[in-house]
Amino acid sequence: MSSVPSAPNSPPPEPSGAHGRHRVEPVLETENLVKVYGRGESRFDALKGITFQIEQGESLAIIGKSGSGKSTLMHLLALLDQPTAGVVAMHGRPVSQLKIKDVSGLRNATFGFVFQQFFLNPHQTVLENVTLPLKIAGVGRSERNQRGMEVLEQLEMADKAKNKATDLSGGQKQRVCIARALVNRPEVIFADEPTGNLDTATSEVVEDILFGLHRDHGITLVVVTHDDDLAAKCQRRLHMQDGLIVSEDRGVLSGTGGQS
Ligand SMILES: Nc1ncnc2c1ncn2[C@@H]1O[C@H](COP(=O)(O)OP(=O)(O)OP(=O)(O)O)[C@@H](O)[C@H]1O
Repeated sequence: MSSVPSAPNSPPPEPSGAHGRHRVEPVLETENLVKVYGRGESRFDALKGITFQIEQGESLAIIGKSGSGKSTLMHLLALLDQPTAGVVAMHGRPVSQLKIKDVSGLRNATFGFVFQQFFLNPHQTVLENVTLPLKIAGVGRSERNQRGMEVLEQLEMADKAKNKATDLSGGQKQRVCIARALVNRPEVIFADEPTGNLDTATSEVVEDILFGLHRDHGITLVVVTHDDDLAAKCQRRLHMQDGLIVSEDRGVLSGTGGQS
């Protein structure tokens, strides 16, 4: 875990943290973001006008009851889906100005994803799963494998590189997902219930890895979670209700993961 590369395109994190004395540049921001699913009688307004910023290098939890719109918001921020109205901007540039091909390239180069359900390909080895983002980016096989092995070593999973991805424990699978999220040296990691399928002890290991990457390498961490303990370790919490951000609070509330 000592040599995880920091994001190549981003400046080092501010020493005072994302909410310290200095104003930190937003990596992502939204303006009046609206998402409507369906139409007519089945119309559902999942996001009703969300305006906020994610600062470079911060750790942010998006919390709220089931159905409040957390995952919808994360999918729009991560450029996995398009809003019905409103703006998502990255480094100040509205994403809607980009071509679809460029959006997927940007997503692959800038973001890493860690999901509760792992989404590992059962027919591929651990190393093949980890290096998929590099394959998508057109990186050649030998560099792919070298970088894949580097991140697996950092996550103490190198000895499992040739295993099928299914032949692992839950915690090991999530470490493979984190390795896959890291292999492109992302600026932002989006984690949707990253510990939802894990027991308490394994959850702590995974949280330590995620917050270590955030703290030591300046990676911006955006976590969607129902887990109050995990949310408390983030520097900022956005509370969602019925498609709106109804409040936010700042400061690490417990644990050793983030910076207060
Ligand atoms: N593809 C879809 N079509 C129709 N409605 C959808 C779709 N995706 C989500 N919704 C609805 O939008 C609302 C917000 O869903 P979302 O998944 O963002 O909530 P959430 O806060 O992440 O919930 P959970 O904590 O249960 O994952 C829910 O009422 C959901 O049923």
